[in-house]
Amino acid sequence: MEAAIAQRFQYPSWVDWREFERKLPRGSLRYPQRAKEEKRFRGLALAHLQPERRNRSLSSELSCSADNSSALLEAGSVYPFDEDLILKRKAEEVKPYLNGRSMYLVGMMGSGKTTVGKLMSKALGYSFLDCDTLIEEAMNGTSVAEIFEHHGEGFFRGKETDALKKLSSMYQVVVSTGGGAVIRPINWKYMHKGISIWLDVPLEALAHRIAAVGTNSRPLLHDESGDAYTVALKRLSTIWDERSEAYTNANARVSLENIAVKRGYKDVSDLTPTEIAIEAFEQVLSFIENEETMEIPDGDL
Ligand SMILES: Nc1ncnc2c1ncn2[C@@H]1O[C@H](COP(=O)(O)OP(=O)(O)OP(=O)(O)O)[C@@H](O)[C@H]1O
Ligand SMILES: O=C(O)C1=C[C@@H](O)[C@@H](O)[C@H](O)C1
Repeated sequence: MEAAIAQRFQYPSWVDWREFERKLPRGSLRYPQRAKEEKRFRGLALAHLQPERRNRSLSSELSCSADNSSALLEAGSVYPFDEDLILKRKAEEVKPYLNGRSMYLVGMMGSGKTTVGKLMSKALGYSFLDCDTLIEEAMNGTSVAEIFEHHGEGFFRGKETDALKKLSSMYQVVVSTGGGAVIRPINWKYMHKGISIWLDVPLEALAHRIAAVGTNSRPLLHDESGDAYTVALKRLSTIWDERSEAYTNANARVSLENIAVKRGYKDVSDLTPTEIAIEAFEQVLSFIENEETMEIPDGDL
């Protein structure tokens, strides 16, 4: 007999209180004054899902807690998760607060900046640009590996800064930056024109991904000797020691380990790129929320 598995999820979310106002038992959830004015508040959404075999759906209860009070918001049936739809909804939630600002994905080689960045740009209706590709185009199609080989890393870093400078004047773009873009302070000046998001992936997972596709296009990891996973892990560890602090300059951090724990997954490799993109939008919302809190009201100036 198939065991019925109940799942509970907790996630911070924006709630538009007008949607639920009439359904709430009186006094069960009090909103801060600011939430009333803004017509939404940030609370902890608790979802309890129980499979229902009769109609192949999940019975659901969604409750919300904030400021030590909680309330059942909705109960009903839901049909299996549509990750793409959730991503689209998250993008729609974030977009009005971006005011057209671009997003810069930073992270180690193989962290998924291109894969996740493309999903985010599509969901937002933004363009997607890859910084390494822009450098290659500016060099008449010379590949990154060839630029390293013929001109050296210093020359490449100069071209990378030129590309980021150009990108910083653009709006509504999701940018996948090169893994080393974080090391030059001047690059942060350009990336801070938009919102930067660090994809924080454990080194072992990166080494697995890189070993699977090979290191030909990644000159800093390329080495003919030894088994690909071990070589990649060793090189990534050295690079990580030099750069880990620089990644913390990003406005938002997407930790794959944290998402996996939240979802109850054993391994970060169980996470899909869409789940990671959803979390990236969540973290951007948190950043924007803090940004708004930090703003000094006009009257105090
Ligand atoms: N969530 C994921 N799970 C498993 N594999 C992934 C995931 N995201 C990306 N990958 C795979 O990892 C490899 C690297 O991904 P991607 O090119 O998106 O990373 P990147 O950060 O842009 O890399 P680089 O900076 O080196 O160009 C690709 O083969 C991709 O298919
Ligand atoms: O991590 C790095 O330093 C690099 C990452 C790649 O995206 C390329 O920008 C280049 O191979 C250097």
